[in-house]
Amino acid sequence: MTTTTTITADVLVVGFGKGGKTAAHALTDAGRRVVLVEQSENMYGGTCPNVGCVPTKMLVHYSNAKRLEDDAQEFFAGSVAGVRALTSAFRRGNFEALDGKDTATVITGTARFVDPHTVAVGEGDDAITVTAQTVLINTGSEPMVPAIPGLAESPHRVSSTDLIQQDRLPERLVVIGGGYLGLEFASIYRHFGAQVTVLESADRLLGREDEDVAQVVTDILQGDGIQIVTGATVVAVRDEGAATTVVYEKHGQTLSVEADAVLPATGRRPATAGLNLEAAGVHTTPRGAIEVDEHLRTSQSHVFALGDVNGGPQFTYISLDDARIVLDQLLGEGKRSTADRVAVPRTLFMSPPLATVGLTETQAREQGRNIVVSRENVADIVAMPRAYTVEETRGVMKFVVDADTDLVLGAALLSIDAQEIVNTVALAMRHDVTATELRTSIYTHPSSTEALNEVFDKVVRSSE
Ligand SMILES: Cc1cc2nc3c(=O)[nH]c(=O)nc-3n(C[C@H](O)[C@H](O)[C@H](O)COP(=O)(O)OP(=O)(O)OC[C@H]3O[C@@H](n4cnc5c(N)ncnc54)[C@H](O)[C@@H]3O)c2cc1C
Ligand SMILES: NC(=O)c1ccc[n+]([C@@H]2O[C@H](COP(=O)([O-])OP(=O)(O)OC[C@H]3O[C@@H](n4cnc5c(N)ncnc54)[C@H](O)[C@@H]3O)[C@@H](O)[C@H]2O)c1
Repeated sequence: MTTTTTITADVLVVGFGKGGKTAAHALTDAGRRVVLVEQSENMYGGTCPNVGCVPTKMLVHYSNAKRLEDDAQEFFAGSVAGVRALTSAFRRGNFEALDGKDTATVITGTARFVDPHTVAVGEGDDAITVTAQTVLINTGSEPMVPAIPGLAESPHRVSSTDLIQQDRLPERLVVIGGGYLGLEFASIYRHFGAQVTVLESADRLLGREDEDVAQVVTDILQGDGIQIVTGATVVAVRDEGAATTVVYEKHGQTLSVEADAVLPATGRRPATAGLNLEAAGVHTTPRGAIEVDEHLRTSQSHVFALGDVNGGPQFTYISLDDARIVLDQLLGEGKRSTADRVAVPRTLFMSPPLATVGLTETQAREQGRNIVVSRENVADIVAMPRAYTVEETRGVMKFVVDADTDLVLGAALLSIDAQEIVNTVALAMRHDVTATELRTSIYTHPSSTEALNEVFDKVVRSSE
């Protein structure tokens, strides 16, 4: 006979992502009994600190520190060890901070719904069921493997998680997909010394960004020695001995590139497959995300979905903001919603990083806005000697300003420190600080923010 342990809680959180853990802490502090179920002991804290943002940005840092005289394999192995030390410390911290609370429990195992209030974790004598009044689903996303013959079964196929955890630097890396993940990995692994090829199906990189900005991105990556092939249709992956051949078509020609590792970076899908959502009565969208309203309630009003799993933008700070919305429903006034999000910035951590916010020039023109566009190459920005002091003068800054109101509509900052500057610009956009105010403000020196003192004056185009 098998026995099942049954736990009753006020709140059940499925998945240890950013939104779920933030909500779990706040709800515990508010006196709720919280149980959080995480499927892997290697994932306390979720994707970001274990296999996402944190390790990859540490690898950006390490890869940029590599000197020509360093042995590539040795340097890479040392870097991976450094990343492991940090991620295991963060993982332990995440577990202890939550499980150490009197009214919070972390259970390690895969959760599967058995009814709208209950999940089962594990099987046989180890089985546990958790029942709660309120349920938060925060299971994140998982990589998609495109249907390319030979890819799924190739031993050379790696996920981003595999790549950052293996000690050996692949000599030849082929990345399928030139989005955020693909370009970050291309840049990191190139700087570590790998030969890198990016195969992107679209006609150019970063189709969402203005063409002039995407061109500077392409020039920098190619200047670093990355082969970039756009308009490429990958048709086959063929294993041959110790390596593999990636076959693609471009302009009617069949071409190929050899690789030791192939990274599909063609997007990530919401992780719902194992949840048995039918038993919970929780609906999904045609794209497989959990359907939510602007307060992140699912088709069951006591069940919320936070983070990548609800199909919103896949960024850690969006998952965090999802927690704010859910907490406002459960503990606050219930007013906060996804509709409140204005000027949400994003950063692609190539070197230097590309940070963007708001409208591109193309989007502003499509909307018929009366705009002024200012733009300057980083190397020419006299007010920003910081670029020269850290010997990274590549890139460009571009602003789109409403000619009638002087409000900033958007920015694309491809520059050292862009991931920081963009937050100031985004805050200005949210609070109607004008371009003139940004241009004439006092900033520390030498800093990258000082670029704002100059670039707004470098008008290259206007609507008239
Ligand atoms: C390589 C990489 C780099 C990235 N870099 C950045 C970056 O620089 N900046 C940024 O903002 N974003 C970045 N992202 C995106 C960011 O990591 C995600 O948007 C974010 O982590 C999503 O968080 P989440 O709260 O949705 O869930 P996650 O953090 O993904 O957590 C979900 C958790 O649920 C668990 N789980 C899944 N199913 C079950 C189940 N059935 N039962 C129990 N547990 C389950 C998983 O094991 C996981 O721990 C990156 C992503 C990747 C892959
Ligand atoms: N710095 C960050 O914030 C960061 C870093 C990494 C990942 N992420 C998140 O992770 C998510 C996943 O990233 P991603 O780069 O995998 O997805 P993505 O959707 O950003 O990019 C996918 C790219 O692959 C291309 N593509 C699709 N199918 C293809 C095919 N068959 N052959 C060749 N190219 C193909 C697309 O045109 C696109 O350029 C993103 O949504 C992003 O938000 C964020």
